[in-house]
Amino acid sequence: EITKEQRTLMKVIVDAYSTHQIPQDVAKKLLQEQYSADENFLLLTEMATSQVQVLVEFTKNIPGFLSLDREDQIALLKGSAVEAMFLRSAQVFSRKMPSGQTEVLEERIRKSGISEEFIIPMFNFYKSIVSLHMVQEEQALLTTITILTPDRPYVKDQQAVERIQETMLELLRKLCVLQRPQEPQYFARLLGRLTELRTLSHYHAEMLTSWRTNDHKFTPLLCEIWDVQ
Ligand SMILES: CC(C)c1onc(-c2c(Cl)cccc2Cl)c1COc1ccc(-c2ccc3nc(C(=O)O)ccc3c2)cc1
Repeated sequence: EITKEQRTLMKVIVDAYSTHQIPQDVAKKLLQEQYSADENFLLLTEMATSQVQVLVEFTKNIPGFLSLDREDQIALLKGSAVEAMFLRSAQVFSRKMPSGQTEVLEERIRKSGISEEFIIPMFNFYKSIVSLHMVQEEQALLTTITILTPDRPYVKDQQAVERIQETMLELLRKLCVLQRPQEPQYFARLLGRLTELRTLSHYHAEMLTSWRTNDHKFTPLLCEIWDVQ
């Protein structure tokens, strides 16, 4: 059912996904520092900055990505960063970290100046991702499909992006059928999460505005990827 080249493609993507992770010394900071709204915001800013760097490295390993127009590569990264980080941070909640990083991350997100109206959908999303019990191949492919969304703002050659995304969608569809023969709707449920991610991405733009209104500073990398300041 899965062809040889699909198996190779799968291996490249999963290897890149598991190789490019937030460095443990950065992740461990979640456990060490104090708990104030400002401290939490600073830590989350550090996590996000590190995650963006990891995301850029991962994306460069997606077969076909580097052959896209350079400006389109940037447009895809900027357009998908928040969604990819929701998926990545959701894994922390799925993994139930032995060191209690899960509870700590949740606590810091809840107390970092994000208003309740965004916290509710955000943690509903996290719960919905955890309940899927995705395997690493599915997580890696879903992140890849999110990054390769053709209709991001400023993407010029959408066809070129669509072609690569279609390859990844076909591979994920086959994987879901093989992985969960008793759950024919599973592939559709995974894609449904991408729709939820778009909504969260819109909420996120408002989160940024409210943080900035309260004079919160971001790092140069986040300012660049989110077009703030
Ligand atoms: C700039 C900050 C305040 C911000 O703005 N919006 C979000 C934001 C929020 Cl608050 C939610 C979702 C998406 C975004 Cl961008 C954030 C914080 O973003 C995060 C990004 C990644 C992680 C993250 C990812 C992977 C991790 N892996 C481990 C590990 O041990 O493997 C440990 C910690 C991790 C933390 C945490 C927060």
